[in-house]
Amino acid sequence: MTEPNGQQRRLIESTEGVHLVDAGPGTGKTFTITRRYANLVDGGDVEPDDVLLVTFTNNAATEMRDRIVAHSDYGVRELRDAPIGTFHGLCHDVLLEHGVHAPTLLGIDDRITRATRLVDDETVERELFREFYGRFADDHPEHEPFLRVVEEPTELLGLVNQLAAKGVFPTEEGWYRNGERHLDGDFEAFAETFEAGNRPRNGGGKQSRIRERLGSYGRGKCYRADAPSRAELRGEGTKRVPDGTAELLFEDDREALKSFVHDVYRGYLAFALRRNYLTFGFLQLFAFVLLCEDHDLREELAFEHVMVDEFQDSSEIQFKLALLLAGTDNLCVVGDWKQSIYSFQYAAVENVAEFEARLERFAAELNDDRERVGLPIDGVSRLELVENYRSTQAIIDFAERALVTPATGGDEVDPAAVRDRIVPLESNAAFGNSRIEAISHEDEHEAVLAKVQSIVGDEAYAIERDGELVAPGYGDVAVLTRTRDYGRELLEVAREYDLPMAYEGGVELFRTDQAKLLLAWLRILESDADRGWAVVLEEAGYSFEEVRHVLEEGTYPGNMRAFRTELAGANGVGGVARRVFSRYGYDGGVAATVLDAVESVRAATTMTRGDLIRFLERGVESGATREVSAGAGADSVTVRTIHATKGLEHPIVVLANMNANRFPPGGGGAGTITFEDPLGLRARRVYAEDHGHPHVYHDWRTDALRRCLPTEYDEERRLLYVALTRAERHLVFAAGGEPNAFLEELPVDIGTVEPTVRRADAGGTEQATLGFSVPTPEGPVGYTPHTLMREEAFSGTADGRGAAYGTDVHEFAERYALGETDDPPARLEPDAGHVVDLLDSLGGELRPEEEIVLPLEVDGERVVLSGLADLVHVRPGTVEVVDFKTDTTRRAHGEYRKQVSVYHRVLDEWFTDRTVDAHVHYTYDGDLVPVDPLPVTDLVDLLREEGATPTAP
Ligand SMILES: Nc1ncnc2c1ncn2[C@@H]1O[C@H](COP(=O)(O)OP(=O)(O)OP(=O)(O)O)[C@@H](O)[C@H]1O
Repeated sequence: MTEPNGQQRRLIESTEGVHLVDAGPGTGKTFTITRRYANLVDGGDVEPDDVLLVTFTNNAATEMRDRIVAHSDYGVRELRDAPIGTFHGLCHDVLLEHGVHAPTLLGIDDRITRATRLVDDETVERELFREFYGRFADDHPEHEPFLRVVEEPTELLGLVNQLAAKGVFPTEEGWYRNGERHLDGDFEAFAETFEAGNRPRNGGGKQSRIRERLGSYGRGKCYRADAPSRAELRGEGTKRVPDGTAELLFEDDREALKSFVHDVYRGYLAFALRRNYLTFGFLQLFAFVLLCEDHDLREELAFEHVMVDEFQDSSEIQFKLALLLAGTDNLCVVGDWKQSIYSFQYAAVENVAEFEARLERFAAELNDDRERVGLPIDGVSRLELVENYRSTQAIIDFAERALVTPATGGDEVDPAAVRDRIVPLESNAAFGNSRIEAISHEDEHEAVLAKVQSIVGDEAYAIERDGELVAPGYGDVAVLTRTRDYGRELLEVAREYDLPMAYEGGVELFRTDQAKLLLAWLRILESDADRGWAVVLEEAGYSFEEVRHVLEEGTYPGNMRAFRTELAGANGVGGVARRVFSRYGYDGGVAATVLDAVESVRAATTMTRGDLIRFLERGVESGATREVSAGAGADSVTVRTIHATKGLEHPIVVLANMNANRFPPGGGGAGTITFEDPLGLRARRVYAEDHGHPHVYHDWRTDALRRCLPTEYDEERRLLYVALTRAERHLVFAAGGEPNAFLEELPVDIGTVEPTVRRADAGGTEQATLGFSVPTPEGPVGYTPHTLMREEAFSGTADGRGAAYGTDVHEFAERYALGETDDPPARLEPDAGHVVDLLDSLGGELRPEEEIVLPLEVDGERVVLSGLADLVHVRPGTVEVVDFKTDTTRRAHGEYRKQVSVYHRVLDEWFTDRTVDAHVHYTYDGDLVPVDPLPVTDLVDLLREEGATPTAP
């Protein structure tokens, strides 16, 4: 059994007081904190209910629980309800148990109940926010100047979540406790940074960094009339910008902006509660307010011991929640500032890096009107863990250099200041045979794969297995990348060569073929058909010219038209998606995830099919991601993003995509309304009527202010550090034609490699395939009546009027039959007029879009034909089925006969006491043509014929 080392043991045994463990990767932080928990509860005085143990993902929480069970006297069942979990889970429990009226503490008259759902999906939340914002904009004309400058509403959702994670909430009249102070920014802190940046450089010979950066002030920008000129701002004949510039830039009247953000934030909170849902951010918000305001409850809930793992991932409000929940002097947080890479999820690296200062500040803030936090703020003990159980010393030392390496040409790092904060690690690896190499080639994907192939089986890259050095296999190699798209591309190239590789982590779901084809078919069903047909035809192998021809002529292939009709009859959008995926043979994890995304967003919001199309389009634009994991085979290379690889380890790491503008990623501008320390809330654009006409101007102050703060690449360096410290033994960097600054600066020679990938022998390795299936109900094989028809018969039958036209006529017919409309639209003439004539002439009951199901047996196999009959007309002695066709010719009548025969057959069974007739109504000329139904045996024969492929039931 693994025994703790001396330092680990100290932490395990120091059960009283405030402890901060800021320790490096692979030093056994999680190992130690779980042993500490076991030690506490096994001692006899402390019960599991007295100890709060928090981490950040459900997986991590489960793993901690398992580790504790393995090393304590408690079993799985006894720990089942113990408070071991995530901040979100904890807040959820607190609110459900005690938080019914929590919203009233912010003056919102709504309740949190068991029926309040948790919306934890980003795409769903964004859609809900859009819905809210549309209404908000209509109801708040007083905010017009801001409504006009915000181009993308969901940027405000990001802002709301960011403020919530900081503990800034709107009350009825203003902001909760001292929240407004954050919005106003911190002039002192800004002035300090400003001063530092405004010192002339080179002993006074070179202008200050700020003056230099203000050189591009105003370039390509349009400011309001009162903006100072570049020369005024920078001062002339000087090496530093004039005194007073910091105040001039910082001070601004932001009351209207704050009021806008306040109303959006508060409006959205109320909207969410009214719609009976909460987000992760709002869970924490209400739990925090509840614990701040209800002193008895706080005391009742507080724990004797609070422990937090991965503390570098905590946000400001999570730190404060931990303080509010610590009922005694015992708090233990464990983390690594160097691995803080989740600022986009509001993690605050300062929580670890400046733990003592933050503890003091937060406790003072929370205690300003009464004592809420009783922890001793001056008795923090810092513990170190320096023994690294993962990597060789060469890898550890190399990774530390990453933390002081400039990320771009102009990036400045202060190595001494950074090194001061690094606790050096000692490797306890038994073998020290590390190779650290770099390659670069224009054909980067092939180069990476060729390199991987050369590594596999090569003794020079030996790894340790069961205490011995052995040549590596594919499963020992992980390719890590900064951006997602690279991983997907690499996987595609690997497939071409049958190289065993699996991608793990989030994919840009809406940019996958599955999502694109679904979007195309939805467009075909909706009005914007051409864009849909183009994708579908292209996918089917039509050339560009052919696609253009088909679109112009409206001569869509019969099988596609038939499929379209089938989709029109599908049950909801889930039904459409299932049929589309089934048609293209998509049964993997991606299809299942698209289906799930679409269904969950439909379930949560009030969406029409048109809204859903726009939702998918926005998904394509934004590159929203979802987890889709394809289990790696027993011996395949894994590809992951750096973010997804946190906490994991691999014998050999290939860090790919080390390219300029990829790592760090280029571009990516901030939103129109931003919040950041120390500037507070700022708008980048203003709407005003200057220079004689209304216009959206750039805000000169915000532009200038942003140039005064250095661009931060610290988190990019930490990402690099996380990537490198995943490697146990060997490290290979790979770049394309233009390596990034990191690779240029790090002490490793960039070699070349022949990008020739060998085709792997397929039998040699076990590669897992995507083992998912689209859920479909069990049952017999399903067909539509269209599968009985020959496609060729349809070409040219509609005289170029297109499938969309046909659908519209059908929809009109249905609505007219239901009495939902009276007027035939002019654009559907002459067809709609003929439909009206026919329907008006019928005296009985009209049943449009009647669902028809015909079970059959074909060669012993159960088969079902199902579809929608356009119209069933029921009278006392007779029943008539009518199918509308917009064809201008009768060429396809023989084919339609097959379809209508199916309907006839079913109705004949339903209405045994009446005569059943069948007709096709050619709406173009109003011709009602009788159909002589085929016998069932003919239908069975047709099904047996070649080419009839089943559709999803
Ligand atoms: N005292 C020890 N003796 C042997 N192995 C140990 C010891 N402490 C930790 N380990 C091993 O070191 C590895 C890393 O441990 P753990 O996952 O707890 O590290 P960590 O510090 O949380 O890492 P990271 O910060 O990278 O997530 C594990 O495989 C663990 O079993």
